Amino acid sequence: MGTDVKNEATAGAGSADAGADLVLHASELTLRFGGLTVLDKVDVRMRRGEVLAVIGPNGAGKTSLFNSLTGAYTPQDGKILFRSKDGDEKSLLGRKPHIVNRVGLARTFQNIRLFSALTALENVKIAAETRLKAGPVSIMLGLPNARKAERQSDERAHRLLRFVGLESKLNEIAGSLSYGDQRSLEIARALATDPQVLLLDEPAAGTNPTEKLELEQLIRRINTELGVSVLLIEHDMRLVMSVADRVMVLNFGKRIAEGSPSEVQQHPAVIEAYLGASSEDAEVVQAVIAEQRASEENDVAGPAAAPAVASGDAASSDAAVPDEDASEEGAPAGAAPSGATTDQAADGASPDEESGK
Ligand SMILES: Nc1ncnc2c1ncn2[C@@H]1O[C@H](COP(=O)(O)OP(=O)(O)OP(=O)(O)O)[C@@H](O)[C@H]1O
Repeated sequence: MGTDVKNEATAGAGSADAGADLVLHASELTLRFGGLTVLDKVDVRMRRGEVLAVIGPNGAGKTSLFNSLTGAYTPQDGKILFRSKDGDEKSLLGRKPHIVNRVGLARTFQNIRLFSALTALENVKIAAETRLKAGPVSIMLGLPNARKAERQSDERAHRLLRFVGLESKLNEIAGSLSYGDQRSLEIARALATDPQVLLLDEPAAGTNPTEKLELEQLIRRINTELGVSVLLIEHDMRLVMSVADRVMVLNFGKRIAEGSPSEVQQHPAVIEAYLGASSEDAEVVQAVIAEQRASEENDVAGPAAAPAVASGDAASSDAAVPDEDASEEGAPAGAAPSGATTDQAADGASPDEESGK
């Protein structure tokens, strides 16, 4: 397919128009490791209040994009602008992760990074305390403002644990929680830093079907009830298609498509990227497309619908959706940081310096 995918890809109704209220605007981000160009002039235009998903085959550059937006990586070229609710604009390029977090971005990681020996409550309180007004001296001396701040962070942590459905487990040791609960805890911890944008890196990885449904609802509630914009990397296409307002697609470090979920999943360049990758992702895309077309045909023609309109493309596949639980995610408890700092807690977790995953 030799089409000009970039023009075609960004022309859809789902692309962020120039007049939109952008909370995050990255332009022409270029990241290289030696001779390898991991991000190639990537633009991200995220509207305030939206759920924007980033999808793409393995190695497409999704996590590198997150790492670049949150300060773990410094791209060689490009701009990253964050606009706060009051219209204040800040450049994030080259800022340290804890500064980016203070500005208003929090993230979770593909490999869960909790303080696994601490309780769920302590994990969230540590992050909430990074937002305290009281300085270290007042805390050490137990001055009234420090006690007030401590009470506030405790209340905030309780509130957030209730919000993510972990109120009955707040005194449990993080490392002993189920995988899904650890993911929820990581989200609560990121939210404790009061972000305007929450970046979730494969939050559904390793979760079971029930946990996936709960996650779907949680992402919606974070977006609608807390008013937090969500940038989501996810391989689970059902989750993406169900929660995302818009989807951008990366392949080999380039943005190849952007639009509403329905625009993107029928985009030739997207189908080609996934099919070309010959990974389990291709099967997921095929299955989702086939399922959607079948349901559209049923809507139009009822149960006795005519044969599929699709010719011999991906839509005709009856490929089963693979079990994503067998992903590359490691054992959750083992991923806990040993020397994690408060700054790392402020980022929402403690990153692996090498991969940021
Ligand atoms: N610190 C690094 N040093 C060298 N190469 C890197 C580094 N981080 C990422 N890369 C390379 O950048 C490319 C994109 O990787 P990245 O992890 O961003 O992809 P991804 O889309 O998140 O993949 P996945 O879906 O498998 O998580 C890969 O070729 C990877 O090996």
